Amino acid sequence: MTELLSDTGRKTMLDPLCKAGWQIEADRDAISKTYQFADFTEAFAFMTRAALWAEKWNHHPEWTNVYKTVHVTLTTHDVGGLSALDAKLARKLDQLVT
Ligand SMILES: C[C@H](O)[C@H](O)[C@H]1CNC2=NC(N)=NC(=O)C2=N1
Repeated sequence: MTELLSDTGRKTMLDPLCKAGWQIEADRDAISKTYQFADFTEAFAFMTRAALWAEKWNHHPEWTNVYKTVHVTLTTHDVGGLSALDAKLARKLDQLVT
């Protein structure tokens, strides 16, 4: 069962992500990060790999792509805020670019 992150969960899961460049949104319970790639092909390849994980975990990013930039926002719509699934997907996205 997906649930909102507890205060402890926020500390343990979000702190490392913030150190890795994720930001906590000011106006909603969500995290976001902007990835820059060498070109459009690299950006779209990242999105393709990410999409497969999103489908596998049934947890989908809000994202935009402009040329070689991909901006990703993660939140859990079913619970109206951040859950462990967002942290899990954020870690996976970071793995995909390293
Ligand atoms: C019905 C389906 O399981 C839900 O709508 C899933 C799909 N993908 C999702 N993605 C995200 N980011 N949050 C959700 O709550 C969510 N829920």
